[in-house]
Amino acid sequence: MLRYNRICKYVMVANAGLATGLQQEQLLELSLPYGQIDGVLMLPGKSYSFIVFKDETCASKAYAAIHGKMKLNSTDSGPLYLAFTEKVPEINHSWNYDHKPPGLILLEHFVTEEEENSLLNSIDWNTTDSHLGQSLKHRKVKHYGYEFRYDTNNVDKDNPLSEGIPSECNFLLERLSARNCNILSSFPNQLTVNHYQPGQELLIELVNKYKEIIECKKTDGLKIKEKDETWDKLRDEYNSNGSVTSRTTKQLRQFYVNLKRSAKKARSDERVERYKTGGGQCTTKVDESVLSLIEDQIEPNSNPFDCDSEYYGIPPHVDTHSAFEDPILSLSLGSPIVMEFRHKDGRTLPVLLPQRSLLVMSEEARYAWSHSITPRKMDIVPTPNGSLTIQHRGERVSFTFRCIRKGECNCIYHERCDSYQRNCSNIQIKNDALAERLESLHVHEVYEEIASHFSDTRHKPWPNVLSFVESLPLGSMLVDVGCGNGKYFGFTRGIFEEHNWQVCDDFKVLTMLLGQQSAFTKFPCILCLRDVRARIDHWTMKDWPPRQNLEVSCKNVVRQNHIGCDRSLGLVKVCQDRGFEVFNCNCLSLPLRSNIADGCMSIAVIHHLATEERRVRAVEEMVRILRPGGRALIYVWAKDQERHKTQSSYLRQDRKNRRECDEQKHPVIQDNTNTNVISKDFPSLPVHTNRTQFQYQDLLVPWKLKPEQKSEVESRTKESSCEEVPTFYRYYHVFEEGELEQLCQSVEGACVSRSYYDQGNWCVILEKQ
Ligand SMILES: O=C(O)CCC(=O)C(=O)O
Ligand SMILES: [Fe+2]
Repeated sequence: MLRYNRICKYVMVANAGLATGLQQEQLLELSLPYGQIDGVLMLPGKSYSFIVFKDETCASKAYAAIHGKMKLNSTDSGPLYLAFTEKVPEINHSWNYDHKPPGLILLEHFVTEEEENSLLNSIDWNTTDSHLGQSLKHRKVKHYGYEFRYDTNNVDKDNPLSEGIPSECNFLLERLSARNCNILSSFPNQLTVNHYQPGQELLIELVNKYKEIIECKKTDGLKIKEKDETWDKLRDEYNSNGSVTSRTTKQLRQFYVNLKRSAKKARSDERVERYKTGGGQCTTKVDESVLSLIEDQIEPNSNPFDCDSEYYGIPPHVDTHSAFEDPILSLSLGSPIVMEFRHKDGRTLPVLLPQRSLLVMSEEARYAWSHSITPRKMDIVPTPNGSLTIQHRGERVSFTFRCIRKGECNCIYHERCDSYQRNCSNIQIKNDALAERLESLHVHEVYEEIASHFSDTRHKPWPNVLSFVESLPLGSMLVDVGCGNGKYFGFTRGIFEEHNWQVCDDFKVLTMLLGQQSAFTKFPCILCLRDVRARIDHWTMKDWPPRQNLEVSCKNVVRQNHIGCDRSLGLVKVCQDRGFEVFNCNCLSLPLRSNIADGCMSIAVIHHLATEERRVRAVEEMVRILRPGGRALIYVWAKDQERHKTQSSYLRQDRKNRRECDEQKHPVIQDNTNTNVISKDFPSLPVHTNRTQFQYQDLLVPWKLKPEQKSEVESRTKESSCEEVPTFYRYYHVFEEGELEQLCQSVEGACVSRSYYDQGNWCVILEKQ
């Protein structure tokens, strides 16, 4: 980039950027006193940044005041250095408040102050909703009429709540009509009240309660002990409030120290009148309340932005189309806020929601734009004279009024319409050829790509599967269809290895003599594995003639009583390297004789088949190879990942991930806009957000490949990685309750002897008749 001594409206800050910990707000605070600015630009990983002033006069004023003189923080070693530049890379954030998404209406002064108070008082926060758990950060939520469930992103339409919408809201229709906005045909039957509370407000409230002890100047042993105990008590009270993230005493104490510093800095800044643009508040309610606690103390200034994670927000989402009608209304009470609207094409528009205003999201704004509140301490807002200023955030309460939709949505905004997506994905894979193509692209090819990483992440056998394996009588022949890396090998009870017997024509005789098997007919050589009569197409061959000649030890026999197969060559190789008897085949056509297995298992396999007909065929194949009386265990992924209020380990893993990842970058409630087009061939298949409840039955589940060879421990936590890594999409059909059982019952010659739910899976044990 060329640098000029000539004054330009673009100014580069040479020694402060994202890489040095600079925050957008700091850059604005720094430059706003010198005139209007059109934007700031901060590039990832860079230690410099840019400010775009409205004109050269503002830019030169800023240059004169800041360059070589002003420090960002008093603790910084040196001042900031600026330079004029002729242009800057494209601005990724401008505060364009002139445009709104089509269909968005903002009615300012919608309620009076008295009405605001009466609405706020109408909410009883003592009763909470059942499904919220820990998921909402710095946000308390209460539902009326119907509960909106953040795990399914939908409402339970058959179970209205006992509490209807408070009567304090009754004025709504009349008021809309008075404002010439007759947009509602009936009174909404669902209300969500969001209480956004910055963590610091709660902390200040609690410190205030224990102020006499916490701020006591005495430092004798007794006082220190009393302070420590008080902080522990305060911690318990803080953590018992449902809307904040749990903190340790140490974290809270540090948080308070930071707050004190930032409040003092705000005060000292105010004294030197750094803010000259007007419009915004310099000292927040929070700063004032902290200052009142520590009025007599002076400490050095520090970075006021280092308690970021305490800010509230709501991740980008489109309110689920199938859950609610158009429009959606949101009444803003308390602190004003900036809400961001985003279109899939990249357009982003901030909308300032003033206190007591009503936001109406209709048509395109309701269906095609996501809305969010970015977690931050302050917003950049327009002033009446057209410039920008900073506005600190305080406590905010919003009332979102919605009408529950009956039936499916039939909007024209398909990209974000769950009804449309669901409908499409059902239609699409009814055809067998397409199903084959889908499995080939989004199952077979993916497993070949991820085989080694997949294998690294599969170690621990699931206890109930293991019980099945171990329950088979001594010497039973078990076939593992879709055996992956063979994690269930080595648990069957056989005595072949011990005696170096071979499973061949003498097998039957031996086992019968030893009383290990009951009397039933098998061919002398029970398997066709690597059968010399069909070397090439052995796994497509089904009708095997009885064997005439058996070549013992000529690879037409097995030495183990547990054999497996998998569609992935990569995984077969992993098993073979471990010495397991495994071959490559498709589960729709097993290269095995009929009636040869005492046990059969298929763990997490048939949910990769794209039509019901194909899933039935896979079960039929298993039944075919089982001997009469033989049993098969089948596991598939359940659509419902929570049963009897207990989350599956798949969902629970998310909490662990969240602790490991930067929570700011990973919103804590689910983004239901995730119906992105990932597959060119299957554009309408929705993409699942890992570690969340399933919303569709047919979907693509991302697999993030581990970055270059990591240790085993690291790779097992692959989905918690925050790095950019190649992602593959596996097709799944997740099963509804009863679906697997019904499917198995439709297979002739077998009956379901047990059906159960196990850690997010539906499971069936079948017995061949
Ligand atoms: O707080 C708001 O104004 C919006 C809340 C919201 O978008 C929601 O609950 O879906
Ligand atoms: Fe919303």
